Amino acid sequence: MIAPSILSADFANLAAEADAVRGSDWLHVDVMDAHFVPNLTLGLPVVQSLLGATDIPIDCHLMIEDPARWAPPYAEAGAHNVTFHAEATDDPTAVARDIRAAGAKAGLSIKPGTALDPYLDILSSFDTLLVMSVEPGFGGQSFIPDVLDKVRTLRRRIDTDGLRILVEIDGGINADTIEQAAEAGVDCFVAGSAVYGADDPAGAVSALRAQAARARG
Ligand SMILES: O=C(CO)[C@H](O)[C@H](O)COP(=O)(O)O
Repeated sequence: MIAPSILSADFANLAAEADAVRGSDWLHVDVMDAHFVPNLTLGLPVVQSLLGATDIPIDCHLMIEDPARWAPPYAEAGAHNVTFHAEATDDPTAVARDIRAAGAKAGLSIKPGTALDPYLDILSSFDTLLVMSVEPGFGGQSFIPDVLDKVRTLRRRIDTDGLRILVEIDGGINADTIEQAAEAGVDCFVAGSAVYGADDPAGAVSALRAQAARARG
């Protein structure tokens, strides 16, 4: 699965930018609050407008403080996935429960320096586990290959226990990096600059998906 990140799109033309990646599995929307991360992007009103402007399922990535308070409204609005950060809450299972109760899939994200181990025994609380492969905050950064050890561990645990969780990766995914991520066991690839920086964004999505599928075998 490929999820283009609108962080690299033209914010003045978001409906057209969503249309430019038709055929994508999800549309990844980075919500940043200038507190949890040092950048500020968009919030619920923009997500509500986007939901009315595209049929692509919206994959909300909340890089914000206090997800217990702010995450459920994104689910109520109709987002397909609402992902929040493990580092932003002491009770990730409660946040996930509230997101699911509000009608969306629940995702947990971890920064590159955050250990996976504390979350391995609560994986069934989530529908996606998003492994950040850059420090969250900005698009166009270089992929951090060390995070693939966490992806391999996740993949093993999910397959061994028969869990229904998607492994998502976000940051620095492009034609040079997607194969190693796919080989490690990623299911869903977020790509911002590699898609919206291409002359043909929809074509870039198809090419990345084909490359990942070949690598997964
Ligand atoms: O969450 C993000 C940054 O915090 C973005 O989704 C991510 O960086 C995508 O951009 P690119 O593919 O250009 O790295």
